[in-house]
Amino acid sequence: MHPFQSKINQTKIHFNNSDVDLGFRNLVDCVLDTADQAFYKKTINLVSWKEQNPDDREHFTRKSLDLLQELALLKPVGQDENKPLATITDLSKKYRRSSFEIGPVSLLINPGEIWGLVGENGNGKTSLLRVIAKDLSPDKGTITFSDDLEQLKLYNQRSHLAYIPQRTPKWHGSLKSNLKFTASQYGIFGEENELLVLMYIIRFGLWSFRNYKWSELSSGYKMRFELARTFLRKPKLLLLDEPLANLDVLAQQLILEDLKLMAASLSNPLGIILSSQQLFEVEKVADKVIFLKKGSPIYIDQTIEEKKSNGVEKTVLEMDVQLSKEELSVIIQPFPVEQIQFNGGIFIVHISRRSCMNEILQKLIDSKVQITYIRDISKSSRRFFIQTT
Ligand SMILES: Nc1ncnc2c1ncn2[C@@H]1O[C@H](COP(=O)(O)OP(=O)(O)OP(=O)(O)O)[C@@H](O)[C@H]1O
Repeated sequence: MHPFQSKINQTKIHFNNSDVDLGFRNLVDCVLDTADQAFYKKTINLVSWKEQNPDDREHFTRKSLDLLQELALLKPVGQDENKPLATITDLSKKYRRSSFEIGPVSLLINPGEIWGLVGENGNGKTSLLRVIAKDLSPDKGTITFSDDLEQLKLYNQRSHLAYIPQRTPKWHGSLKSNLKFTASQYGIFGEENELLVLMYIIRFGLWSFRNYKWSELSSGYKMRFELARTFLRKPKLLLLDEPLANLDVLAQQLILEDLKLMAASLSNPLGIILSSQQLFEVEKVADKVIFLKKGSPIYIDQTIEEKKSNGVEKTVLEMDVQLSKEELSVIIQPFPVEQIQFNGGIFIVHISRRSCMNEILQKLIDSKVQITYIRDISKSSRRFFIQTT
């Protein structure tokens, strides 16, 4: 089945399972994939209708499914190419003033791929993103982009290489007028400008805020605005520095889910590297993770880790249980425990046997231990954040 067709089918499933919100976000992605202004208008009319009839979910679902039906009749859209977007080889940078050095870093970034960049404060995440964004020049190493990007002049390359820093500057005027200005800077004028801007306003959940000013938006919506502004540039490689900072857990999950969906766009598949302290959330969406320690990378490829998992000899568990260290060690004493660490209010238990989370959990339940939280971090970059004793 063509990927466009399967995306439409997937969207239908969301609507039929009453997940109207996710269904609608997928529907907007399908419409953006078509780049068809007639469909942009239909989507905008649908959202205006919803604004007038906020409680009529059933009718909204029916109208959305009708629109999907129309999309299904279009010639399938999408690119078959799956060439790497960027090849980064042995990239390194040393700050003269502080002698802090990052690298050497080597990455192969494919379209549709999300890389999580994690590490403790001051370990080089921002610096690495800035070097990849060509905001800082490297001392050694190369970054080669796919042929179509390489042929562009530096200015145009930068427009496809989008970097959203941790602190974004204040803007004046309304959210919508700023987006219209950005679109015009990239050569989109007239009716297309209005329609495309409204489509991204819809896509990033900004419809009710379209006339708001910078000072009237919360941090989460400011980030959504930055994403809408960036996506208008049709980025090939999107670099995000701590996009989840200042967001509540729900907003973090929504943004990550949106990034995952947008990365897999059929008309403009892109690569994303995002730095974050939110390991758990990032690892759920990232295909690959780079952990930076004093500027040096440790790579974690989730797919390879998955395949390798049969060979993992150790289980590392993070748990919050109502026990002292001594009590815990007595209960899990039948297992080959290597070490129990007390780390920031929770226990980290190292067991020299693989995949024994379920057995340990059962043992804790049998011993009537009150468990607040337990997680297998054997394959997570979380294990690198543990203080070594
Ligand atoms: N312009 C600069 N000149 C000299 N040293 C710098 C410069 N910018 C950053 N550094 C140093 O490089 C190191 C890495 O900083 P960087 O901001 O890249 O880390 P980070 O992992 O993004 O940190 P955080 O999570 O706190 O944002 C720090 O020790 C910092 O002091």
